[in-house]
Amino acid sequence: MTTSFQQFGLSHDLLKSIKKMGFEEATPIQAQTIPLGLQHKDVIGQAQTGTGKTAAFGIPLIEKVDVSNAFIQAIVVAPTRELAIQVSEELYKIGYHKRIRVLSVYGGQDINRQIRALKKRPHIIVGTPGRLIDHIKRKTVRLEYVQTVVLDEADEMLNMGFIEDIEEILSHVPSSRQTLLFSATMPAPIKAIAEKFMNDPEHVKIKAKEVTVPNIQQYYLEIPEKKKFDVLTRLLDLQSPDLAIVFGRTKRRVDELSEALNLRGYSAEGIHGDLSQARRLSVLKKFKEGTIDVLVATDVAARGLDISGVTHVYNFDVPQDPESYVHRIGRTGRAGKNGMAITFITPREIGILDNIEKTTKRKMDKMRPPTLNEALEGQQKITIEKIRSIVENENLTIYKKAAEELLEQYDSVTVLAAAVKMMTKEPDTTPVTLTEEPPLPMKKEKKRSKLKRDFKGKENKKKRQSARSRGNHPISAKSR
Ligand SMILES: Nc1ncnc2c1ncn2[C@@H]1O[C@H](COP(=O)(O)OP(=O)(O)OP(=O)(O)O)[C@@H](O)[C@H]1O
Ligand SMILES: [Mg+2]
Repeated sequence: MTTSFQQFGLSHDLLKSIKKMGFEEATPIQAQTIPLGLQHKDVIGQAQTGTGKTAAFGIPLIEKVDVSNAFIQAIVVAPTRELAIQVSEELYKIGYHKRIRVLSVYGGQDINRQIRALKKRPHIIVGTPGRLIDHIKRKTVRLEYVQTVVLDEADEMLNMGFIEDIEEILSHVPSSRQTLLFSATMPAPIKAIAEKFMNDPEHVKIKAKEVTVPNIQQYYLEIPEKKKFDVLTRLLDLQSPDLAIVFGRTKRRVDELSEALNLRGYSAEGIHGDLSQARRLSVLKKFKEGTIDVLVATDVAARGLDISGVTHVYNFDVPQDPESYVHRIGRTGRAGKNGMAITFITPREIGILDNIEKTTKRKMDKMRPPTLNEALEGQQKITIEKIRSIVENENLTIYKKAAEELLEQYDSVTVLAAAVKMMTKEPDTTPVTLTEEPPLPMKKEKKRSKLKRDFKGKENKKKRQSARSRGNHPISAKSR
């Protein structure tokens, strides 16, 4: 059964924007939560990655905004800066014909610039928790007319590291507010926390056999740590992804991996929480435009980012918890497209694999590492495709004389083989060294939250709470 957007009784302006965005029918999570959102109900919405949760909260949010009212009427909180920007862009598109003013506020951007933008009286603010609190304290953001609060990636936001921030933000919003929580994952303990500050929430969970979308092929490769990098490059050669994301365990890992990939002739750049915000944004922009083919990232890029054209996700280091796995691989296979996810597992990490599969309710297929020859064949295939396309589409007249001359001296197969060789990226075995990053021990729920606090603390609360967030867990605080 399909649901058209007309069925929700939305205003003409919204329908016009939705049409312009190319949405023809509502996705299942949209079909179920838009009516609830419009009725001012609290909702916990859980649906697989890439299935349109942003518009599921964005559409009712924008429908309800009164444009003639110059107060902030809704806030959306997101765990990372890039996600806050992306969500605000999607809301801007949905609100385009209604002339909704949306502003994103996040750490790493000049606060005075944000204060100036706030003076233009946005209707909706999208922000990261730390920066939102900064603005609340400075009274540059006032929340007394807010009707709706959205926590995107709610489970991440309600993880121990963020909960105090979220509580603080909510304490400035009228208690008559509507609270909307969305994520692809919602572990039970976190859901319990969530319910405490919601008002009789409706739980909308899209019935699906698996937590991950079926259109992502999922593989794992069991290999020793030291062989991982060679196998990664062989896979890149064999599979020649349009755009690929390689997830690494730590910031140092990401730096070393992107450097090593460049050394072997791939165009890769890294993104993690220690880079300047300008740099983070420029790397992401280059990746979206296809100027670089491989984005190497920590979990800072695991949640919510919607980059079309990502065909492959490689978990160079196995994710620490099943939720992180779900979100990382969900960067591909979005909006019905196909994708492939490959997870590297060292022999001592096999237990983590079982744990992931238990949560996703799906077995990964075992993949054999490709040989050098297979990698070369993969690259040759690309060359042959290029040649085919040139033969069929381009005018070669001015090259024919040279070809004829060559053919007087050598046989055609040899000449062509030389041309194919020249155009083919051969597997490169330039030695590279990566510092070993031992996996963190498997953690129980509580400890895990604590670790995340340090990680996120570093990402978002660096200045405000550095003393507190550094003390707890040296491994993750230092290295992610
Ligand atoms: N009804 C629709 N029809 C077609 N495309 C849609 C529709 N709704 C959303 N999309 C597109 O699908 C893509 C994924 O949407 P979105 O980022 O909201 O997914 P998500 O469910 O929030 O995923 P994640 O769990 O990774 O955050 C976006 O490019 C979005 O524009
Ligand atoms: Mg999302």
